[in-house]
Amino acid sequence: MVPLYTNNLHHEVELGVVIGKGGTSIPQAAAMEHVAGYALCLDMTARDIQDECKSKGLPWTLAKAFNTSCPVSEFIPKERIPDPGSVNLWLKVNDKLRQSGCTSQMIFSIPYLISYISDFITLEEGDLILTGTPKGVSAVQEHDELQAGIEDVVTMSFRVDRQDY
Ligand SMILES: O=C([O-])CC(=O)C(=O)O
Ligand SMILES: [Mg+2]
Repeated sequence: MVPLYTNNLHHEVELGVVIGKGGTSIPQAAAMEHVAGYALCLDMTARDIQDECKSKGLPWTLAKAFNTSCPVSEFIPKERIPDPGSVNLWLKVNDKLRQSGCTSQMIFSIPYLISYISDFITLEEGDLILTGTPKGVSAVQEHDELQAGIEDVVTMSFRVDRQDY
């Protein structure tokens, strides 16, 4: 759903990491023991609002945490993705490929992210960490059909609606 206050809503396809065992200050070497599985996620982002917040040094809450801002796939058990550092993600808008990338291109590894985040915020069972998006983000419009996938693992599709309340 496109919030009324944005004119530039972008898709960001991302691998989500589902935490199975909580912890604080988790060392990188133990980080994968805290993972229960994965999910395919869309970090829908109101880019115009985010840019405005960035320029004012404000938090991005309204850009990234509006109702329906984060569609999430079914839960994918850890065993189904033995190497999360090397999976291909893709996203199509109206059947046109917009994003395609491999998690090997990520700047920070999953163990690094878990360790870093848990130094500041205690992770709990069920927490979902979005790991960042590959290149190709672009704007969506009402009625667009989004289809996304993790190659050989899962696909999901959504239709973009406009907020009407
Ligand atoms: O929106 C941003 O600036 C960053 C972001 O979520 C991503 O790279 O996935
Ligand atoms: Mg993102």
